[in-house]
Amino acid sequence: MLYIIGLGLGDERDITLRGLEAVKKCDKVFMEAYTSLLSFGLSSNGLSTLEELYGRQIILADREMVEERADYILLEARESNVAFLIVGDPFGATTHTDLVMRAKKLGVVVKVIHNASVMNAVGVCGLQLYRYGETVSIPFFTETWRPDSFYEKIQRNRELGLHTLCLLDIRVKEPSLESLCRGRKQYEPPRYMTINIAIEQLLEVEQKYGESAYNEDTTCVGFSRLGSEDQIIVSGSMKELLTVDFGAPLHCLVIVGKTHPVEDEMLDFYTLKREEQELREKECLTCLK
Ligand SMILES: C[S@@+](CC[C@H](N)C(=O)[O-])C[C@H]1O[C@@H](n2cnc3c(N)ncnc32)[C@H](O)[C@@H]1O
Repeated sequence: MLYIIGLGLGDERDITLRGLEAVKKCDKVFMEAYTSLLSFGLSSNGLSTLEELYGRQIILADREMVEERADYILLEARESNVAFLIVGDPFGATTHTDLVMRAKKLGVVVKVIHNASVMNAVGVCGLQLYRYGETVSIPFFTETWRPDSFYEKIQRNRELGLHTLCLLDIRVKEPSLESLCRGRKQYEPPRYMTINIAIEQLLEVEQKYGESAYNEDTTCVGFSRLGSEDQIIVSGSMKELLTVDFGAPLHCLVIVGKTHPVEDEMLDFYTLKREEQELREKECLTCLK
């Protein structure tokens, strides 16, 4: 049996009781480590906390393992109980449907245990989940690779008055170009896109197309470490959010569409106030001096 178990967003205690019961009866426990991370799990110590609570050793499954050697996990699951842990909800990322399909084709019984996902946790700011359009992913731009298919999707959402959830790039276990040339894989340190970088890239693409899908005065909401004790949620224009330090990963951003008065009322609790904003701008100017 293959148990696919969502861990939720905060820390190891966010697993559901059903999830924990399943983990405890599994012979092998894998944890997916490339589409998200638990806020506390930045260091390897984070994993030990999981292992302590779950009473099981955890095998980290990176992208290579899940995409290229999934059969190893699936063959184990044909013979015994195997858990595959995913931060958030198993279906909060597009990649895991593939694992389920492959398991079903091999005749492995799959049981999914759901949990909270970033896809629903953003509801905390008051924007109705029913009023969202297509979610977009913002990849890190490089000198030579600046994909911007998200622009058209945001434009479509905004024409319909819908909010857009922007998920921000995570780069873990990326082989460095230099090491690829030398033929011996060495990995770059992990990188997690911040809200500030995402906004800079969004504005660059708007400038390129000039179709006014949004601009620096467009209202957005920035979220960091949603679901953990030190989460930050701030609403303001793109220009204003550029001055906010959202701290450690993970970050995501919502571009606000047309709002209902009830949404405005709730959003107001998270809105940067004018005095706060003036103070931030002054601090920024002092830093520049
Ligand atoms: C593939 S998605 C989400 C996957 C996860 N399975 C889930 O259901 O939440 C990963 C992206 O969601 C956003 N994200 C995930 N967890 C977050 C959190 N706790 N706070 C803010 N953003 C988060 C980040 O932009 C991250 O790059």
